[in-house]
Amino acid sequence: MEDPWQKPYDFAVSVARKAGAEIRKAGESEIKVCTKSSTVDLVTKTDERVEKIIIGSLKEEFGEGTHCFIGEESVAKGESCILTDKPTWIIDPVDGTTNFVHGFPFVAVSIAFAVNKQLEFGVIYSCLEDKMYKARRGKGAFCDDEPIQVSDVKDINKSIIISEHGTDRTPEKVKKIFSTMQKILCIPVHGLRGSGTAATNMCLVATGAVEAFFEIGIHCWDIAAGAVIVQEAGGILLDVDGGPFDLMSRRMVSANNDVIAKRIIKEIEIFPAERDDAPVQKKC
Ligand SMILES: O=P(O)(O)O[C@H]1[C@H](O)[C@@H](O)[C@H](O)[C@H](O)[C@@H]1O
Ligand SMILES: [Mg+2]
Repeated sequence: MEDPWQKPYDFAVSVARKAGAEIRKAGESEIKVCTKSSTVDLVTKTDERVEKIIIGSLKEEFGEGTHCFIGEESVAKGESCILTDKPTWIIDPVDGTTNFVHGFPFVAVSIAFAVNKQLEFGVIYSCLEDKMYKARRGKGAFCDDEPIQVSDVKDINKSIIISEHGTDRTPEKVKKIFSTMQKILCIPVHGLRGSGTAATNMCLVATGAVEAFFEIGIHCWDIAAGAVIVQEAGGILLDVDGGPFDLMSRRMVSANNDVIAKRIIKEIEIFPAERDDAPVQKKC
């Protein structure tokens, strides 16, 4: 039987590469910064332009009617963020916008594709490092066409864990984030890290450079592609309460195995984050 998703997968890789080249070029000129949900939730013209390029190319190739699109900047402008059974592209044009603005060298293009709400493939192009990560469900994970595999460490005392602070600086939330980090650091683990992009963090889990990455407050476009890549590299995804991973829940633990994941989960202080697919509240 013909493989229906090989063409979209190959196309996603080429679009991600093209998008990454645009980001690199834009980084050479002055970057004008605006803000979204908070004064530290940054967005630039490049985020918006690159998302238009990606979605425009996908629509041209696959037609507007049959495929749906969830893109970070389109959602910010009021488009729907509901995942249906239709073939759906989930896109973060610039994951690590703060890094991009500051010249911190981890910025990724993240493109995932889901059908019947199941993620079929994920492509992450870490464009400043020029590394192309990709995975298709059931077919393994790769970095620059070389197979990648999560680490086999089961001893939490020999692990490196990644997390991020996010863009919500409500003092109670920040307190919980730092309390969780303090507890994990004191297990003790070998180290705590953060690249500033969820997509790149998940690739670091997938290559075995770190054992786990967790965050509350991320969005589906930050982690959809990484979810396929981590799982295809042999890793697992869980909710921060140990339940099943839910793409729209804005919380996730990705890890090399369930021993590490469950040990981390013991220490996570959970705080609320509104779901990506929550009904939009009417503004008064
Ligand atoms: O907004 P972009 O696309 O740059 O992505 C986010 C990161 O991916 C998060 O891990 C990170 O914690 C931040 O929330 C950051 O905003
Ligand atoms: Mg992002």
